[in-house]
Amino acid sequence: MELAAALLVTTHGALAAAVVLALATFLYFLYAAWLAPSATRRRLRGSGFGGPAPSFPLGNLPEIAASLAESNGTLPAGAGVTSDIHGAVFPYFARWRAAFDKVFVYWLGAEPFLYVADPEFLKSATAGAMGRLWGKPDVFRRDRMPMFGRGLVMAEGDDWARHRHIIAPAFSATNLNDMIGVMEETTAKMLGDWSEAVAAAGRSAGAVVDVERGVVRNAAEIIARASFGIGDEGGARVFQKLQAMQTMLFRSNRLVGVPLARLLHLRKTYDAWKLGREIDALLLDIIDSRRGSQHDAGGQEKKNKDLLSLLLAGNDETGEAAGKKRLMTSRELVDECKTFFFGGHETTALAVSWTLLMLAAHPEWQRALRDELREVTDDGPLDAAALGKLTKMGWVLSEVLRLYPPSPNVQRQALHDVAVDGAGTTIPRGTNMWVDVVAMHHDEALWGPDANEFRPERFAAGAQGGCRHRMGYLPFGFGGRICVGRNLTGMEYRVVVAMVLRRFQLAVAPEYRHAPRVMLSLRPSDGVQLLLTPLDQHTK
Ligand code: HEM
Repeated sequence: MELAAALLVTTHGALAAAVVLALATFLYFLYAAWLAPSATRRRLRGSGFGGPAPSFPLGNLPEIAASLAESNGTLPAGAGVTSDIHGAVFPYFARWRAAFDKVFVYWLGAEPFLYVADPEFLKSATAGAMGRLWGKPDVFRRDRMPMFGRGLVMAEGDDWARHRHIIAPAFSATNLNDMIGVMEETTAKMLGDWSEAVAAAGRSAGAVVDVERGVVRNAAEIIARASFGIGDEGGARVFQKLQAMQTMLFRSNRLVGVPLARLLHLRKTYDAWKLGREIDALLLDIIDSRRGSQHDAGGQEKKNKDLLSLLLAGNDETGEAAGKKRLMTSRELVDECKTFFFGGHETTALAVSWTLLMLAAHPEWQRALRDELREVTDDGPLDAAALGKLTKMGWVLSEVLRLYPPSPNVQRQALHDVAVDGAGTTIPRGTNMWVDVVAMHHDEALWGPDANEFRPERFAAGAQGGCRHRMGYLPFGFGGRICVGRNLTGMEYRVVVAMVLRRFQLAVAPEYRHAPRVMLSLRPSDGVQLLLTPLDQHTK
């Protein structure tokens, strides 16, 4: 009897707890998904920002999904390899711009995003000391936690400053020069695979190869070796798991910004978390064993060439900086290794892939780069001095990053209310900003009537390519948070493109479908199929 009564009380207690929990969840959802965003929307409208009407809790996500489904990312039939791509990659922005111009508000779930494609507005809101009023959006920090952890891309405030201070010197020219050998070695492997594919096709006219696949694999290997070394078993396993994580996160289709939407993807969230723990444990092992072996038997610092060793050296408790700044913990170093991998390989691989496509479509530039390469290197080694003299190749890189920016947007979140100079308006604290880099890079008002044409020579006049506003060209972001790895990209790009150009003649294959698409980065939807002809079968 007593047992039954106790059970009844327990059951009632559990039921009451469940009802309270359900009610609390409902109230939270009501607040986060309707009340708070509706109040923010009123404030934004009061500040003069218009935009498409959202319907909470999804905001403008349904319209975005419908617009993408309708356009299917495909450029008009017969357009060939046109670089007039903004309407295809961001069809919803193209539509809203027609109605609301270059600054407006749209909603990802319950998160307000201030769309900006006006460099003057961007300057007024972020330039100089105002940069400190902005951080990285919380909504993406949560969403991308398995990739970047609290590494530099997502760090804030003092933590960010400390990490950047330690990390930036590791990317100095001298350190990067030591990585050329690794780049040559892995790229030679990729070219060997392509040569085999051509030989297997058995045709003197060459063979069709999806170059993007090899270029991405190559870049992943380069960044893994350059970041933490993958010569030993531990490194190779981290590399495999990082690649698995990349695939997993790509496949998941999350309702960004919708409160509690993660509950709909519990399995994926758990799998990513579990894989993340495995990666962290392996990296921690590598870091701990490196910490113990930074010096050789004679007490001299070992000549390790990867970024992790450089960070450990810069972080060395016996170093001169000790005591002046707080050092990086092993946990923080783990996040930085992951950040380099996820932030550094696909972006660079895309720059190379889009370049090979552009060179295939513009044989005159292929010839110009090959001539420059021969003049500068005399078919000799690709050392740092020679790479630095590849001026035209630098223009081509800049033009490709303009037309096909691998990071198609840059984001910020207002940490305080931001009074915008000149615009006479205030951006409320918590508002996210979405800078549409693709739109600015293709804007005729900034670049002239040939904005959508591939004309690398526009960069002959300077690093801004003749853009009419200095904040109109942002392939690596802006302000204090500008990409820390851009010099590494510049070097890797030159090595890989030079080696490809020495080995193959490139032409666009008939099966290539030009359908650039944004999946975090700006990617070709179905690879980059090129016709590769070995150069010894061609007039060099
Ligand atoms: C074509 C190649 C690349 C592109 C287009 C690119 C683009 C970007 C962009 C747009 C940002 C954000 C800047 C901002 O918020 O203003 C960024 C930040 C960053 N990138 Fe890159 N990146 C490239 C290569 C690399 C490489 C090779 C690495 C490292 C190995 C790297 C590491 C980072 C890191 C750590 C940050 C965060 C910097 C900070 O917040 O202080 N990136 N990159």
